[in-house]
Amino acid sequence: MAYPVELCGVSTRFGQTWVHRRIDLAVAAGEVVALVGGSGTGKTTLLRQMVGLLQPAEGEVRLFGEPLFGGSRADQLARRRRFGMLFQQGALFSALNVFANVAFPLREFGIRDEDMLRDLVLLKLAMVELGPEVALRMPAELSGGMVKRVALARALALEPELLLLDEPTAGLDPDRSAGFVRLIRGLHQALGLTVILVTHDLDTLAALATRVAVLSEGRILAFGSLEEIMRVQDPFIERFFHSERSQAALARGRGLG
Ligand SMILES: Nc1ncnc2c1ncn2[C@@H]1O[C@H](COP(=O)(O)OP(=O)(O)OP(=O)(O)O)[C@@H](O)[C@H]1O
Repeated sequence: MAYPVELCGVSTRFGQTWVHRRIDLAVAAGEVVALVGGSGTGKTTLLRQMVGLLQPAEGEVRLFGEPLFGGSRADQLARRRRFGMLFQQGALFSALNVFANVAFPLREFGIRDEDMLRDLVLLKLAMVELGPEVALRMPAELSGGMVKRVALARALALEPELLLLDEPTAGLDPDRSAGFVRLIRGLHQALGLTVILVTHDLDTLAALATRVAVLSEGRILAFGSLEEIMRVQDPFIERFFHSERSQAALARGRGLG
């Protein structure tokens, strides 16, 4: 079966700086892959490339076995429906209420029937455990946790097979963060999603990730289960996974998992 996401020799350059050097990575269907790495190693950039917001300088991104930019416009549109992305801070349209935010991709893909739109939007909100009373609120009136949930509902609007999450629990307090992790895990299981997430949060990583990819110095330093990654000798891995705080977070995260 084709990989939902495959990076083949992806290199990225901003000006004179190479952020990635010939990265290869294949994510199998149903996995939850956590991308970790020091600040500025290009994790967000890699997610943006996976959804076509940015083109690599070299190499190719393949989604579901096809080049991301390959095929006709209709092929590209069909591919676009198969993934959803949750951006850092949610990136809701601030001038649109919750309903219109979640309805946006549905309208974009041609659903015009208002009754159907209403049913679909309320269903998506229910999937992220938000009631219909939230639908008419503006993004500025929502808590941080609610913004993330609405953004997740919008990312799920087109029933994607692949979900990309950029720092899904950043900025949430521990309770809300644990609740959001449980929600993502439930959706992953119920919908059979493939998930790629960028996170600095070890509780989140330990609770969700089936495999971890470590980015360092422009390359994938290691890709494997958490146990495998933790056996790799490397200064970043040492700091990130083996400090006392990290060990406590990993234990908590496994408890959630
Ligand atoms: N559009 C852009 N133009 C120029 N430089 C960019 C652009 N986007 C990202 N960069 C640079 O590329 C590098 C990687 O950025 P990116 O945001 O992907 O890193 P990250 O690993 O997600 O970082 P963090 O963990 O701090 O969020 C950084 O040095 C950043 O300044």
